[in-house]
Formats: sequence, structure tokens, C-alpha cells
Amino acid sequence: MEEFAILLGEHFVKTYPQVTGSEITIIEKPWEPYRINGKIHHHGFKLGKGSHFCEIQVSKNKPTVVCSGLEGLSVLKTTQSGFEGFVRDNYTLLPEVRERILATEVLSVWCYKSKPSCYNKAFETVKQILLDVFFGPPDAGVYSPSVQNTLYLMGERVLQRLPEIESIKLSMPNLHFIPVNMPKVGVEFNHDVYLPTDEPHGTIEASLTRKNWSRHSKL
Ligand SMILES: O=c1[nH]c(=O)c2[nH]c(=O)[nH]c2[nH]1
Repeated sequence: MEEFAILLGEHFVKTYPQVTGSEITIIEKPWEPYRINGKIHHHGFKLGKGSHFCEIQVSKNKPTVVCSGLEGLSVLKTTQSGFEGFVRDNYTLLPEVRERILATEVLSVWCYKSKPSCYNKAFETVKQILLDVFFGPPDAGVYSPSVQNTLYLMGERVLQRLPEIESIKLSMPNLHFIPVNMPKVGVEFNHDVYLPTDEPHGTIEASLTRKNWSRHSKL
């Protein structure tokens, strides 16, 4: 997909003297073959979640910039999440918690400083890293003291593992599951009933770039 976007971008810049640069965005629709009892359906597909996209900038006199991304990846952990250690002042009402549900929809964009051996493989690796860091090991998981902390660690691990990536941005809304606690009508919260809400929520974001970065060097 990235290779095609670069080709398309170069086409406009090379073909038309009046064009100095072009920007191409492609978003993949993750259609997956449908399975019935483990058998792949002959012609049936369903739309999956977590789309791969790319944003390419081709210019007559500047190096090509290639960024890839992932959007719409919904994830949730039922435990091993809290929110603590944040700044408190006279206006802070929120109590710290060490036990809650953590749910979000990951949006991430990363930019390359050199060409990976395969853009699709790099995408799959980044996706896997983001999920692995978010969830932790299957049995024990990993404790998250905040979305901020987890999101930073997710981005950091991508930069550690993929030297061809120069920078990564992550945006993760904090989609609350509010404990239902109504003692006056005899319903006491016992880590059992939650109210899922989409609003209001904070959107937690981070942008991580390698030291001595070179504004997406030549590809
Ligand atoms: O992980 C969190 N980060 C926040 O910034 C925040 N704000 C909030 O109300 N709950 C949380 N949780």
C-alpha cells in the first residue's frame, strides 16, 4: 500500500511541471474471509477492526515522507489498571484508583526514516507490539497506573524494536466503564456491574521521536 502511494505521488510530481508536491492517503478496509466452524467461506467476507493506513508526501525538492498508521483498534482489560500518581491541587476531586476497567480505541501514526524490508510486515509488527505492551503477558497481564504511562511504553517499545521508524504518535481515548453503586436502592458495587459510557472522556495522546531526528530522512 505504501509503495503504491509513493508511486502515485511521484506520478503527479514527475508528470506535471506545475505540481511541486503531492500528498496521498490510503486507508485499507480490513475485509476478512468469513469462517464457519473453522472453514473459510468460499466468497463471504466480514469487515474486521483496526485499519492500516498510510500518509505519503512526495515533493520535487524534498525527501519523500512515508508515515503509516493504525486506526480503530478497540481494546479492553478488565483488571490490572488504575489511575494514580497524578498532580493534585485544590481543585482535584478525582480519587486515585488501583482497580478499574481500561478501554480505549487506539489510533497511531508512525513515520519512517528508512525503508523497511516490507511495509505490511512492519505494520503487523507495530500492531503486535502495541497490543502486547497494552495487555502484558496472557496470564498475569501488566499493571497500568494510567493510560498515559501505558501509551508511552507502547510507543517506546515500537521505537526500540523497529530502527527504521523515526517517530510515533498515539491517541487513546479513555473510554470509561463507571462502577454502578446505588446503596440507597440496595445495589452495592462489587466489581460486577459497570456502565459503559463514550462521553465524556479524555483523549490521551503522546508523540515520541528519536533523539537527533532528521525530519524523516530520505527513503
Ligand atoms: O489513565 C487515566 N488518565 C487520565 O488522564 C484520566 N483522567 C481521568 O479522569 N481518569 C483518567 N485515567
